[in-house]
Amino acid sequence: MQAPALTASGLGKTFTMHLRDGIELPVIANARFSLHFGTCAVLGGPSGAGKSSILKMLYGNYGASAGRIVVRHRGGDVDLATAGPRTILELRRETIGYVSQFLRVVPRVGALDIVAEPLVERGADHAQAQRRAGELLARLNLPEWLWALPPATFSGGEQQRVNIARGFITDHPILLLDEPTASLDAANRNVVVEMIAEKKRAGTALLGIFHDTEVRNAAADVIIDVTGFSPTKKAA
Ligand SMILES: Nc1ncnc2c1ncn2[C@@H]1O[C@H](COP(=O)(O)OP(=O)(O)OP(=O)(O)O)[C@@H](O)[C@H]1O
Repeated sequence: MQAPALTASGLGKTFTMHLRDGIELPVIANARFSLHFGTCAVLGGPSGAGKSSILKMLYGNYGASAGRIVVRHRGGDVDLATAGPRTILELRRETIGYVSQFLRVVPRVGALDIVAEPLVERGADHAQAQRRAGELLARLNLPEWLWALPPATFSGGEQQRVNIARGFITDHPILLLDEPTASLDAANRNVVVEMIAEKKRAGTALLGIFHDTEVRNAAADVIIDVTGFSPTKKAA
């Protein structure tokens, strides 16, 4: 069997509240799970259970307080939990993609260029990258007259679709999805579900947070229940 794309073990997160006399807030303890190529796993559990915190640790936005996050990278294994900033940037460039909930709007840059940028940054031909960006925006039903405009004034759902197109345009072997469908209507949610299925067929390992039950059921091959990683539970 193929080695997992990512394996977390003994993973923990404790926040230190510096503005509150350094109080420690343990959120995750002894989390263990693997992500496999060609499958989509979904983080489950109630609000505040730590789903976003796990996703942010896997992208290196939050440091891990304990444990390992072993990522298949350049044919070898890299522990993201102890990796330095250069390695984390390299992992993000080549191996781990991330679709956040909100678009980071760059002033004066049009939607089409925002979507094409990750391909251009990786050396793709500009016209080809724009063509691919246009295909994705059309698929996500973003009206063509918006493509040249900076998304600052777009609606929440329009911005989210630009963000999804930007996150899906590359071929990262691992793709993390933080509620990518939260502001979308049913038709566009279905488009995203199809896009996830295509990524799976292409062999990508996906991990997502989806509050929408229909999207979750359609996308998930496995649910990782984060309540099992609560610090109040004794480690099994
Ligand atoms: N940067 C931070 N500093 C301090 N506490 C934090 C920080 N980020 C998250 N937390 C705390 O960690 C706990 C888990 O938060 P997290 O956002 O990971 O939960 P979640 O399961 O994703 O919730 P939701 O479904 O509501 O988005 C919460 O109690 C939250 O207050």
